[in-house]
Amino acid sequence: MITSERMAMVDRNAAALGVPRKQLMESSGNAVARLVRGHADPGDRVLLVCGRGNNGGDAAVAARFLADYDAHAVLLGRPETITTDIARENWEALVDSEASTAVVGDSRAFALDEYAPDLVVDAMLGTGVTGALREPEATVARQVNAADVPVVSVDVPSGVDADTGEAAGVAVDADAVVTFHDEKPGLADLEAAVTVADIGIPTAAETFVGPGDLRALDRASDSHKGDNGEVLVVGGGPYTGAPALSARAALRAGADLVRVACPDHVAREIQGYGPDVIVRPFAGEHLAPPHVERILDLAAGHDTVVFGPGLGDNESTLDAVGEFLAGYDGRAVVDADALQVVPEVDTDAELICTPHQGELQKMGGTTADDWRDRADLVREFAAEVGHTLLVKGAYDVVSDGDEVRVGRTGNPGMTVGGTGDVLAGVTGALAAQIESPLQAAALAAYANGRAGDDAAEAYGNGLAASDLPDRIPQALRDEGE
Ligand SMILES: NC(=O)C1=CN([C@@H]2O[C@H](COP(=O)(O)OP(=O)(O)OC[C@H]3O[C@@H](n4cnc5c(N)ncnc54)[C@H](O)[C@@H]3O)[C@@H](O)[C@H]2O)[C@H](O)CC1
Ligand SMILES: [K+]
Repeated sequence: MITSERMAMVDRNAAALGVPRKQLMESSGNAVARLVRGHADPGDRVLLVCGRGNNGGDAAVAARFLADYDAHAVLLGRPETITTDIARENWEALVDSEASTAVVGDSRAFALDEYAPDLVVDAMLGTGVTGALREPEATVARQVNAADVPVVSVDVPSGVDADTGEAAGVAVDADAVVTFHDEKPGLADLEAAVTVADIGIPTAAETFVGPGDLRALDRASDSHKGDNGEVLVVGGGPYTGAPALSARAALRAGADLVRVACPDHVAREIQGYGPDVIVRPFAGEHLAPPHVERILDLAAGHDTVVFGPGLGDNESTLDAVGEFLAGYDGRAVVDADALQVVPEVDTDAELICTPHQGELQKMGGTTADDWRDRADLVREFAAEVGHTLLVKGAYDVVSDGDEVRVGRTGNPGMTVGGTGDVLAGVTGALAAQIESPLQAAALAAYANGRAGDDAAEAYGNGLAASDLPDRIPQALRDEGE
């Protein structure tokens, strides 16, 4: 099952892998033609009703594959108003080939009976539908439904929402649907026969995090009323650089406010790294159980907590981590020494754990050299601990126990100390903006690696972790779109 939002991400990732959408459209159109062949005989009269988006484009391609039929393609709208280049190119190719085409400007100009079709291909609207069908689509849909001919819909019956199966007004009543790449939630309860066509999207476009995944942030920004999240970093004590790096990275990954809770003796030094971070000091050399109540109070006012950077592995610190997790029910990123506490603790919190392979083993997980084997092991272990895991490596493996995503950005220069603290901060900020922890972690791994690749261009193996945070904004932008 794939939602239309995820489909759009995968589609963009495929393009980044060298399989552009127009190529996918060629496969979609071919699949539509194959379905037509199953419902009508060569020589039959086939009417393809094309909308102005890519759904219509699929049918324009299909018409080319139906040369042995009496095929007519009707475009609902003027060719200049076709919404995408690829759909327009395919429509123009049809017109230039002197195929039978017609343009319908408004609903009064359309009478299905005039075409006397043996079969109708419904390609008015696909996943791009919003709200009830407008004109001329609504009238055409009614005529199609009233006619006594088989109807084959492209991707989804026009008017039906591919994610919910709901129709806000009239929708095409299809006999068969050919959808692409994977099943859609909105097609599950239809009476129509649904075929899933493989359109050649590489599996890698789903597995490997790519520029398409950046769409998760677009959606967050229009649905989130300007609230991009407040992040609390709990860290520092034996180290000061680590929490400072996490905090800066969280800011650069779009958090509105970042606070660092740290022992008071390092507060001044952490504040000294920059004026953008707010420091919330607590008394003592390192985090310990007496601080937990205050940290829980602080955490309640934040969208996510990043737990661990530079905390150290003092026994009382690890006790405090355990007590915090036992009492916390929000969302947290857990990194570094704090990780070893996770398997032992009973918590209502939603955690994203960011171990490297050594830390994974310390948590009780197992690893493998081949990333595919590692992906299976990480998925199983994530299911066992009940949290999302982001296991760092040349290939970062992310799993929530169900799905697996792999980040393969990054370079050997990033083995330098501190890049993990940057990643934890980015993960915290993205987890405050993106609903799915898996998606947030996957995107964080991707962006951190991209920032590292950009830093490596400037500094080679001499890159430092502090080169990364300021490169995160660029790494979170899709230049290709
Ligand atoms: N990888 C893939 O998923 C592929 C999918 N393909 C096909 O592309 C469509 C989705 O195309 P898109 O251009 O995004 O949207 P639509 O064609 O569905 O329609 C957009 C078009 O419709 C207008 N519109 C929106 N709502 C309404 C309405 N209620 N009434 C009238 N008009 C409406 C909107 O303004 C736009 O102009 C997908 O379903 C597949 O069929 C490709 O084959 C590539 C691979
Ligand atoms: K359709």
